[in-house]
Amino acid sequence: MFSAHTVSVVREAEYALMARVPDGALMRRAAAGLAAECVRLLPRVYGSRVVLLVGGGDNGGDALYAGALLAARGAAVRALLAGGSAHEGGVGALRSAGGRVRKFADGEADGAEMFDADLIVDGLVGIGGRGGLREPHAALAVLASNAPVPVVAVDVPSGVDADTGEVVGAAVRADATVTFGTHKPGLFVDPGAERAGRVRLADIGLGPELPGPGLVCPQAVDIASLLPTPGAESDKYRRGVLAVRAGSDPYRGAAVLCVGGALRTGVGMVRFGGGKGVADQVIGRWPEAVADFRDPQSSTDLSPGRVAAAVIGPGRGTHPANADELRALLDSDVPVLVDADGLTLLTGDGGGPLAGLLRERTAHTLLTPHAGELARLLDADRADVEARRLEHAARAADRFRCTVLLKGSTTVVAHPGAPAVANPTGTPLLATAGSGDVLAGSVGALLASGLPAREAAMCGAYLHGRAASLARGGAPISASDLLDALPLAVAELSRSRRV
Ligand SMILES: NC(=O)C1=CN([C@@H]2O[C@H](COP(=O)(O)OP(=O)(O)OC[C@H]3O[C@@H](n4cnc5c(N)ncnc54)[C@H](OP(=O)(O)O)[C@@H]3O)[C@@H](O)[C@H]2O)[C@@H](O)CC1
Ligand SMILES: Nc1ncnc2c1ncn2[C@@H]1O[C@H](COP(=O)(O)OP(=O)(O)O)[C@@H](O)[C@H]1O
Ligand SMILES: [K+]
Repeated sequence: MFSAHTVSVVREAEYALMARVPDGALMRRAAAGLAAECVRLLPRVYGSRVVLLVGGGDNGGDALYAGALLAARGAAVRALLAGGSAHEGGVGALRSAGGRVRKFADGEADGAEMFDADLIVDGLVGIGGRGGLREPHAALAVLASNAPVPVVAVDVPSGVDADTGEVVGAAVRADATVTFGTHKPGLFVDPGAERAGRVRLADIGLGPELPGPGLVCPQAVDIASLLPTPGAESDKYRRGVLAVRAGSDPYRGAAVLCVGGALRTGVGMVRFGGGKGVADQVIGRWPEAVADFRDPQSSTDLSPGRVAAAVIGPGRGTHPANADELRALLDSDVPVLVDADGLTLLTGDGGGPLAGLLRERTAHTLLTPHAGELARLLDADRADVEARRLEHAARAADRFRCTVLLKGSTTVVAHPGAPAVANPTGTPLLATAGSGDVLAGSVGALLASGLPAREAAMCGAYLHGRAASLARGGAPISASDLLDALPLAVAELSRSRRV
């Protein structure tokens, strides 16, 4: 599990550690870690051309000391200073090692050194960055990102907010980021994550000073250890029965995809409740599902079949009968996942009885909005939700006292009182109609097998993202392709289980 800490926490840990180590030791450790990554990225060090982009703070200092190490091994290193001043010790070390230093003039648009380089090192700003990049930093960031040359970012890509991943204006697009002491949340959450490239952690001895993380990014072994596996004594009821309240006459496919997502993730039984038209369609595709069709529009009865969890919302409709159905589920003591139309009903309720039921329930509850749905739920701006995903998911989790899985280019999970989760898997190919319905069924299956909402969300998002990558080897996929690939993703995880 990768852990990330916010800037203020990193600063506190840094002060505590600095009191115990000689002056300059942390920067030397950081520079050594950075130089090692540069060596990995260069075809060879001797004779290579390295350009350092250097801001006025310690981030620039790291770049300068790393440049000095590379220059000492025969690289031709040039530093472009973005401001009037730069880390004095770093400038001295680079010059002593044979490197060259010059100021990048305001308005200069050339950057020829960058286009001729073998590697660009972005030391413009790190965790001390505030707001959008000023000039000439912004111009340098654009030149570096456009140069056909690998870019390694120091600590965070300049222009990316280390805590949130927000990008305001220009930002460096790096091929790799070397981050120091601990990961920063903005490296795992888009739009920042997309700018960071491959992220490497350089150990500078900060670990013992750090409290628990503010955010985690689970890896395959972490998810594998959570994934429920049927034991010898399992039967279909012990594995879990999932009630699905998805689909309606105009949106029958949503029910088929949601039920399929559950079955292909692994569940004891799916009990589908809904009108005859949609139930026929579900049974036609999934004869193993059990359909209860009494009420054409909604099904409020969870009593038959020892239901362990319920999913409600995909393609279900927003009629008053659907609100009754949602109310009945929220009033029950089974874990409930609310998606799509269920979220619209919640928004329409405007913090009224449905929100009250949500807040009061003791069984696990999971909301799975995309950015638009979350914006409506919070009465916020969609662009703000996409810019600062963690903040908005956490706000919804606190407001409704439940777990929130925010879908999108980075899927994040928020749960009151627990570290946020950034899902590392997925591809933009997932942006296709119906893939959210598959996710709802898949996470529902994990809830029904007994995982708590946060863990079910974490596992389901991971599997869904892997399924997208495995489905057609990078070719475009449809939501139905995800159904075929989900078992492959489960099997892949089972193989990576710790022995
Ligand atoms: N944590 C650790 O344990 C360790 C941390 N280390 C390193 O220290 C780094 C933090 O260094 P830091 O505190 O000096 O801040 P840093 O990131 O260089 O930024 C400040 C400079 O940027 C400027 N600036 C700010 N915003 C700007 C903008 N929008 N546009 C343009 N400029 C802007 C700001 O100018 P000012 O606003 O003050 O005029 C000032 O000059 C950290 O990321 C890591 O690399 C390691 O050496 C060792 C261990
Ligand atoms: N750019 C993207 N990169 C990765 N995953 C994405 C991207 N866009 C959407 N997704 C994923 O695709 C799914 C879309 O779900 P949703 O928005 O509910 O669509 P639908 O309602 O059509 O099923 C979510 O799991 C989401 O995380
Ligand atoms: K940087």
